Amino acid sequence: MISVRDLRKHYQVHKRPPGLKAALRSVFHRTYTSVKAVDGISFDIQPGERVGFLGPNGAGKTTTLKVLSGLLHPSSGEVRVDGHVPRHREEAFLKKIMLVTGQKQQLIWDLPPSETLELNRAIYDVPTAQYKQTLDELVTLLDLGELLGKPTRQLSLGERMKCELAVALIHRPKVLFLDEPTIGLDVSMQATMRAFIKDYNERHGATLILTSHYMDDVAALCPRIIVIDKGIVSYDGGLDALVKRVRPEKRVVLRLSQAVDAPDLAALGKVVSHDPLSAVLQVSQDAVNATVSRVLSTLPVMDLTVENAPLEEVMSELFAESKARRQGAGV
Ligand SMILES: Nc1ncnc2c1ncn2[C@@H]1O[C@H](COP(=O)(O)OP(=O)(O)OP(=O)(O)O)[C@@H](O)[C@H]1O
Repeated sequence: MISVRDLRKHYQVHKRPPGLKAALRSVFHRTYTSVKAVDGISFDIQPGERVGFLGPNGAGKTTTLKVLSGLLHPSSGEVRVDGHVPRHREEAFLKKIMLVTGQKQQLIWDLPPSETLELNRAIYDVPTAQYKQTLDELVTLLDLGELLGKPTRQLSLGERMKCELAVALIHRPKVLFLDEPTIGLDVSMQATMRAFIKDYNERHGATLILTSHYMDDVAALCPRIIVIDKGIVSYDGGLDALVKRVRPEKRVVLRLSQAVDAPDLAALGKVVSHDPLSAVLQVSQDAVNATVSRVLSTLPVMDLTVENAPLEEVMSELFAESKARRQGAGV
C-alpha cells in the first residue's frame, strides 16, 4: 500500500548572521544551510496496517507525512501510496488519503461543522447514499449529536477534534495519516479518539500511520512502530519486540496494606519507587515467578500486577541509545 525508498527531504534554510551590519549585508548576499529533515528512509506498509511513527522533536515525522500526502516534494527517493506518486496529487490519490493534524484545522471557524461536511461531500464527490450512511456512522460512533449544528468557534477542543475527524473521514479515505491527533485532549477524550480510530481501521480496512507523543495512543493502536531519529530509521518492527529488547525486565507493582521497610523490598528486587503503601520492583523476566511468590509470602500485599516498563521510558532509552551511537560515530 505504501512504499518508501531512500526518501530524503532537505530544506534550504537562510542563515541569518548575528548583528545588524551582517544582517543588512545578508539581504544582498544570502547564505543557506541545508537541514536534513529526512535523510534516507525506506519502509513498506501493507494495506490495513496500523503503524506508529515515533521520534523525538524534529526527527522528521511530520515532514515524512507531508511527503506521503503530496504536500511536499521529496529532495530524492521514491514514494508510492496505493500505486500513486503523491507529489503528482492526482484526483484519485487525493480521494484515497487524508492527513489529519491535531494542530491545524479543516473546519471553517464561523460555520457549523455540518457545512464543512457538506463542502467536503461536494469536493470529494461522495454519492448521497454513501454520504448519509457514513455520516450516520460517524455521528453515532463519535457521539456528534448537536455538535454538528453549532458554530465551530463555540466548540471545545475535544468537540472540535471529533468533528475534524468526521470531516476527514466523510469520503472514507483508504489511507489515514494522523499527526498528533490527540494533542491537548483530556484523558477520556484521548481514549474516545483512539477507540474510534481503531474502529474505523477495522471496519474499513484503512491503512493508518500515526505520530503521537502520547505513548498510550501508540500502545493502544499500533502493533508496529517505525522510530525515526535525525531523519533516519532507528527501529522498524513490533512494539512488543522493541519493549523486550530495550527493557527486558518486568515490573512488579504492589499495593500494600501496611508500610514495609526499604531493605525488605530491596531484598526482593530493584526498587523503582516506594511510597508508604505502594512500591514498584524491577526484576528480570526469569525471576518474575519466584519474586511474586516471595513477595506474596513475605509482604502485606493487597494488590499485585506484573507490567512492562512504561513505554515512555522505553522510548527515551531508545532515543538516548541512538544519540550515543551518533556521538560515538561523530555525526
Ligand atoms: N519548512 C521548513 N523549513 C526548514 N526547516 C524545516 C521546515 N520544516 C521542518 N524543518 C526542520 O526539519 C526537521 C524535521 O522537522 P519535522 O517537523 O518533520 O519533525 P517532527 O519529527 O515532526 O518533530 P515534532 O515531533 O517536533 O513535531 C526539524 O529540524 C525542523 O526544524
